[in-house]
Amino acid sequence: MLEFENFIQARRVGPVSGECAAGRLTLLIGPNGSGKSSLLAGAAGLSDSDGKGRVRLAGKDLSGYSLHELARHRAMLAQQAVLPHGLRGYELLALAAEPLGGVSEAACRVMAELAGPLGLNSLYNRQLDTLSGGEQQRLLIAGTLLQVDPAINPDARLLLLDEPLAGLDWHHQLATLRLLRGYAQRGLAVVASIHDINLACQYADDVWCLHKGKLAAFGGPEVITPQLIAEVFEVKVRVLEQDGHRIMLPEE
Ligand SMILES: Nc1ncnc2c1ncn2[C@@H]1O[C@H](COP(=O)(O)OP(=O)(O)OP(=O)(O)O)[C@@H](O)[C@H]1O
Repeated sequence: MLEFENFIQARRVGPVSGECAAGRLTLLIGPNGSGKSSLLAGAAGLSDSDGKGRVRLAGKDLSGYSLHELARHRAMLAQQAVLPHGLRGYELLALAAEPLGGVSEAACRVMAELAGPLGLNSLYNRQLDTLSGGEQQRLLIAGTLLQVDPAINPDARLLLLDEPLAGLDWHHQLATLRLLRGYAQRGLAVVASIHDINLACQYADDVWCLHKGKLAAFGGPEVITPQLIAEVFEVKVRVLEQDGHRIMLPEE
């Protein structure tokens, strides 16, 4: 669904080649500065590849999509999303629904479905600038999911999120990962960057581990090994096994 072919941005990332498949949750891991945001920006069509690199979505080069088409085919949550000033929570979601024809009955149903897991009901009437960081993030996640919800957007193909768990408490981190998995199961290619290695092991269908701009490893969660963590993150871990789950525990 989302294909990178020798994607390069000088001194940031690449060359990277690989495919993030439809129906799968791909989690990007890697140290600070390893290129995760740069890769996501390229996937969103927000930055071009240098040289002969290409990014294709549903078989078509991203440069061949108009801005309007891109807005319907993919949504992206940026790492440091800027909140429009002076709005209330429900107005942010109404803005997100605008390219899909506004706040239709179907859009309201999607918002109602997201409200439980993301804890939105108490946030709708609040001014955005009075919300805590995590509360703002939950609304921004909801707005991003709304844009590519298959119930209101049949053109949706790709959901991109740069550190969606940043600032979220544990309950909402898990709720967000379950939602992302659900959107993947509904046919989207879902790609998100994440810093929690254990959550990546637990929730990813596929993992891409970036190191100094290159793919150090990719595949199922089993590619995350103590050796990889030592090489890429310079952290020594030991592995605990519990009920079929692997937990990486940093050693003192
Ligand atoms: N606008 C820019 N101009 C020049 N270099 C940049 C720019 N943005 C990012 N970089 C550099 O590109 C590299 C990759 O940055 P990127 O933001 O993609 O990393 P990241 O893996 O998302 O990091 P983090 O986990 O800290 O968010 C870093 O070395 C960074 O300093």
